[in-house]
Amino acid sequence: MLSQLSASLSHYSLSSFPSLTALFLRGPLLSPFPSKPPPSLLSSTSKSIRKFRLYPSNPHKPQPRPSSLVSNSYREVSMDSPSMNTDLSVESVTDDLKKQSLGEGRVKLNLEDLTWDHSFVRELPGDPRTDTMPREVLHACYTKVSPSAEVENPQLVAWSDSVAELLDLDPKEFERPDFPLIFSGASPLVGGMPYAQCYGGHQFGMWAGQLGDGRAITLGEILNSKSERWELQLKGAGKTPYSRFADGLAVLRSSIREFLCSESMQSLGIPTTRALCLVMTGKYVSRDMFYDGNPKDEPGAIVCRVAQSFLRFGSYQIHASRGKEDLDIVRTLADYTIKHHFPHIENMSKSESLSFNIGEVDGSVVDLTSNKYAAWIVEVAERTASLVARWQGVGFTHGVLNTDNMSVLGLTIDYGPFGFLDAFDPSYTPNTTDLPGRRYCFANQPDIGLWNIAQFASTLSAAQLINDKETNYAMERYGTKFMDEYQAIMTRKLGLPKYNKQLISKLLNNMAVDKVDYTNFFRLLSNIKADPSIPEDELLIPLKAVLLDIGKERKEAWTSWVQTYIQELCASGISNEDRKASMNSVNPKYILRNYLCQSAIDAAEQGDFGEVRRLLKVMQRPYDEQPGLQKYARLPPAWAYRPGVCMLSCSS
Ligand SMILES: Nc1ncnc2c1ncn2[C@@H]1O[C@H](COP(=O)(O)OP(=O)(O)OP(=O)(O)O)[C@@H](O)[C@H]1O
Ligand SMILES: [Mg+2]
Repeated sequence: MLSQLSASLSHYSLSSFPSLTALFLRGPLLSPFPSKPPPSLLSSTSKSIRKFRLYPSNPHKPQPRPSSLVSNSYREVSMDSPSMNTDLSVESVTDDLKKQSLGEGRVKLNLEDLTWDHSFVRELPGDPRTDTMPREVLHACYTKVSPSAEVENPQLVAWSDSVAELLDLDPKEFERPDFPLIFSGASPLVGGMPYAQCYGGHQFGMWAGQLGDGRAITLGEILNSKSERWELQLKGAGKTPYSRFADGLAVLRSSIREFLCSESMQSLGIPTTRALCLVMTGKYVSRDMFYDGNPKDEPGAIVCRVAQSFLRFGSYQIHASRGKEDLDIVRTLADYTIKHHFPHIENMSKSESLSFNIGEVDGSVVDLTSNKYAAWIVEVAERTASLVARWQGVGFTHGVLNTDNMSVLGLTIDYGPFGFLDAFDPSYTPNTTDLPGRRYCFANQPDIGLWNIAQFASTLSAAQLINDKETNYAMERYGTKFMDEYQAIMTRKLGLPKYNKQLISKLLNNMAVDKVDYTNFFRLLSNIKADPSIPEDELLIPLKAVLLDIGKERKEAWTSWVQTYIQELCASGISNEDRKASMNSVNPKYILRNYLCQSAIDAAEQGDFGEVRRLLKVMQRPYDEQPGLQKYARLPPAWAYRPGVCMLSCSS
């Protein structure tokens, strides 16, 4: 099968994003890379086009009459219908979480007794200089630098017991008087060997050159008792050679958002970097949040992030962009990544663990067992697709999907101006910097994931690690995996026995027209009974809290949808109780709405950290009813629409 996805990539880049048009049409001219991107990535639009058309086309346009609306304004999902993946991995992730939280046989160590490893520093080329003068760092993956943020009586704002458990850290350590000093970087952590990583990236579709950890400093890797490797990183810990014109610091506002959201995502079952703790430095940092020339002093803060690795697509791109001399570094870094983070691929010939080792693209066979780099990029593509499908499922919009914010492990990374959908709006972007183009809006995330994979593939291709056929195959696997998972997620959200494109399309269209709250709608939907005898005027009662202020015509549209939905449920034969339990296990009751974050930030800025800690507890159980905490499931109040609450810039 020809790579229709790569054809579609060039198609939507031509139609959707002017900046991408430039990049693709003049690829070799604009390309940061020494060799041409693989021809497949530049292929013409003559091949059949597929695109992730999942949402109503333009809910902002004046809507036609409801009857025509349903049939006309919904764009068809034009991908082939994939086989249904009934073993939805969202469930398996939450099962894993439950097992972890039992905490059986837990090892509890002091900070001084953690087992450190420094494989990144040991195995990869480093910068001979250790000063923080802003500069191009060539032929190196990192620079050894120490945290340098100023502190004055730093305070522990919040912490995560479950991350401590990952590290085998005794939670009593959070109570140590010197804990805030250590995790603000003011006192060294025994065993650490700090460094900042060099990476580059495409920002808003254009190659931005060297970026790197401008304010994040890795302390090293901890090996836990299960032989897992966890990297610890302080974000906001001071300047590095990658800080460019900025201060290397982070403010309390953005740090609370990052801390709470990473832990919320984990509890939602979505792969993410984690957060061990959040410390307020006691110093102020100046930020011009609205770029209006009125900078404000905000409390400084540092989050200790934890992930198996913080490698990004841009970590490889930067070396490919520097020409022949550094192409070897792409290979060395890829070898390092596969060895430590994809060991099943390293041992591929010996194991049966790859389920996708033989594939077909453009009518010819791709054998992934013969090239570990091809097997690797296919897995990265699939992990990314699965990640984006899960974002779409809970209404998460990342906000800045540049290639420097794409984790090679398929984790959500960099919680900047993110936002969860309140009212359903496919064109929602939480990022003021992304207006009016809305490149990174909710509906574009699946396409952007593919675009980013194409850039990553282009890097591996430039280093001659993969060929065109393997590139095409990786991109095709992205598409198939995304659609498989997205369809499975939506099917579970509606409690259906199998995917029903028309029913889901009509629902999303109705939700966009009436600006229905995405989270609360799906939670309430599980109260609908599979009973065809319910009188027509009672059908919408379970949904009345989310179908606000809708007129007679819209009521009719919704009634008609609910009738069809009930017919589907009746045919499924699943009991109402079982369906409700299953739906509630994938439709969260509690999500980290921007206004909830803002309330916690406002209190914390006044010195009260209680709300941050309460919010963390609520968001750690998003699928549970949590009686007495209903207020955290409320729709946003009017004040939530003021600038800076639901719309944020990258400035943090
Ligand atoms: N205050 C700052 N000081 C120095 N560098 C910064 C600062 N804010 C952002 N940067 C750098 O600008 C680039 C893009 O920033 P972006 O907002 O994506 O990242 P970030 O939020 O700082 O970090 P991460 O991606 O690690 O979560 C990165 O190289 C980042 O390190
Ligand atoms: Mg970033």
